[in-house]
Amino acid sequence: MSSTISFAVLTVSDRCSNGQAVDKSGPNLKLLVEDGSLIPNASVTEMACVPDEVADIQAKLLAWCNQGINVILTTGGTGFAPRDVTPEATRQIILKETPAISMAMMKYSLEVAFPHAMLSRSISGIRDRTLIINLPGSLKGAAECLSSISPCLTHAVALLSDNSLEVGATHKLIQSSEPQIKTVSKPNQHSQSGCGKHDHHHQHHHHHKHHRHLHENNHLESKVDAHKIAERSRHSPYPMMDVAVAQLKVLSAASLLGTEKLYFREALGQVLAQDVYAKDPLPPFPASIKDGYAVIAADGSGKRAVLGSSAAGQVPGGVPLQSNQCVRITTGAAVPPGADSVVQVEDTHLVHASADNTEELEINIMKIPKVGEDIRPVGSDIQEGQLVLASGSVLGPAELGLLATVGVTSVLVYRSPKVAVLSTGNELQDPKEGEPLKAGHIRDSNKTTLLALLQQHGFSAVDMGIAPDEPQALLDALQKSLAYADVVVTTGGVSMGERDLLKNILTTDLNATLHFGRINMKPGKPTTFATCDYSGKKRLVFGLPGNPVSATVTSHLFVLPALRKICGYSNPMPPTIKATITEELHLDPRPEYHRAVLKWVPGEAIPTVISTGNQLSSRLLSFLSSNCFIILPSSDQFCILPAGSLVDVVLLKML
Ligand SMILES: Nc1nc2c(c(=O)[nH]1)N[C@H]1C(S)=C(S)[C@@H](COP(=O)(O)OP(=O)(O)OC[C@H]3O[C@@H](n4cnc5c(N)ncnc54)[C@H](O)[C@@H]3O)O[C@H]1N2
Ligand code: MOO
Ligand SMILES: [Mg+2]
Repeated sequence: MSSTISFAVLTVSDRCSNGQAVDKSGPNLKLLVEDGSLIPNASVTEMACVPDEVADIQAKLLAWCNQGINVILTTGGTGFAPRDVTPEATRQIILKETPAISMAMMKYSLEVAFPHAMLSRSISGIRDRTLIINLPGSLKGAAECLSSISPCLTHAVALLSDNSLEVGATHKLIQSSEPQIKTVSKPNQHSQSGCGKHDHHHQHHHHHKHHRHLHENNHLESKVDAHKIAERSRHSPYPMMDVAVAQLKVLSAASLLGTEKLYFREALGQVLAQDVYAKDPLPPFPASIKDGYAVIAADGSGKRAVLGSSAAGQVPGGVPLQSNQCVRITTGAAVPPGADSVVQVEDTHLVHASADNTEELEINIMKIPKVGEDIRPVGSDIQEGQLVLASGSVLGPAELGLLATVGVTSVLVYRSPKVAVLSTGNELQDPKEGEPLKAGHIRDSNKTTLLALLQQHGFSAVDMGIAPDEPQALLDALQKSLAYADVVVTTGGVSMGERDLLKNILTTDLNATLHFGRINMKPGKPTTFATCDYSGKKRLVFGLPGNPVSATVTSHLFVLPALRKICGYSNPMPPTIKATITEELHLDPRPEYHRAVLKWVPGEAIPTVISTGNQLSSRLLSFLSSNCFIILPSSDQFCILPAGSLVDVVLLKML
């Protein structure tokens, strides 16, 4: 167990190898392997990226086997696309198959990524003393598959190496260890936070219990009887809640899910869970701000002998500059020893050049140089040891650039929630090109809108399909969603109809706590929010109204803020500003979130907002080109708000 296990990571991808795409999975696997919590004492000694060509793949595999690498991980090329040939290439290299390793990965994948996981053709096997394992191409899939089989790897390598001492020790280890499913996390993270991709870990930590529980749950029979129509209540039992109160309830239920370590390029939009300090100063050497000449200021203006040059990327050395000498210098290059000022080339004349014009021999400085002019001293941008990013910072493009600057490529961030989106309704059919509508049906648009909205705001969500308005089927679909996701978003079935079953199923069958079931807003009145415990894990459920506009508006106002809060955003609400309306607007008894276009007319002090027209909750067209909601106050008398009135506006894109 003391010797290091050597890994090689082979990314198989046409696009990554020809530069059209950046390889994310390979670097993430390296991070995972070397993180130490999955596989102790492991290091990735070889990494490569090849196109989806059998010969290229095999050349690498063979070279690494001959080199005596313990474990080769491939990522990519395992699917159904015509160019996917990684398993075929691998099959000819391995001498023994290791089907149980492949099966363990598949078993896990089928649970968490059904039905897509059925399209994986990964294999694994042994050549000489090397274990070769095909992993999927996606960062997440590859990381999860590796995590799922990691508990056997140390022992497997010990057996392959025929090291009897280590075999004994690692055998004990394999017996006592639980599978850890995660993407990337810190070795001691579980004790701090409970989870970090680690609800997976959690899931498997209570492996047997979890499966028994799931099994029981799968046979959970709905107690909701949808046939007793006459028993339905004729008034909603749910108190009408103000939007602000409902938002507070959602935010207070949305709590952090722990942390995970990510490759920095994968962390856009995530919130840092650590402070980041600069290990070295920037610039690390006195650097020129201009293209010109490094001089001694005390020499004043006048002629200088040009000694040579200092270009970016070079380290100037040698004898310090003497009086009346100068060195040609480029922007960003190190100022040579002895020089204390830079004169830009525009402030100089050429006096002598070499006969072939390849060297400047003497120049005339036309402007009196000042000490320190056009020089960035060491550490003037960033000092050594300076805190560059504090825990809680949202990682945007500049933050990622700063991480690159200070050489921190693996960052601890708050874990993003897993989200499931489920449409409900007997009338819904999936949109398919050329497929006509069945009688009484409409196409499901909500799922597409919501998945896109979540994606646009940096959250990945899975499509859980369409559940019919039947108690058992709806319960089954909810359970499947709850088994996977931290946050479940459903649309439809939350109002007063005889087939609006969601609230009842949540409370009766799933023992959920309903925090609200009605909000004083238009659209979105029947919006429902519940929390429940599912297999020991806290789940958030948003039951959004079925009307497409209502579902989208309430996603902006409740779902996205909750997801941001879970991710560690200190300010998860969308920004609100003031604007004036250009035309009169009718007021509703409910406060209205009116879709509009915000424009800043040049010369105007504040922006104007223009309604997108007919605001019916079914009319998704009212969202087209909108970038904000006007918050219209409620009015019992159906008043009119005159043109030019000042209104509050919710911006739909985080600024
Ligand atoms: N008696 C009452 N009826 C209704 C009330 C009320 O207070 N009392 N509230 C109305 C309001 S407000 C809304 S909003 C809707 C909400 O309805 P549900 O959440 O129960 O949703 P459904 O009844 O399932 O569907 C409503 C509407 O939306 C269409 N829909 C549903 N899902 C989708 C989808 N995925 N893609 C596209 N369109 C979808 C569905 O066909 C209906 O037309 O209730 C009012 N009724
Ligand atoms: O509240 Mo509903 O969302 O008006 O249509
Ligand atoms: Mg309904």
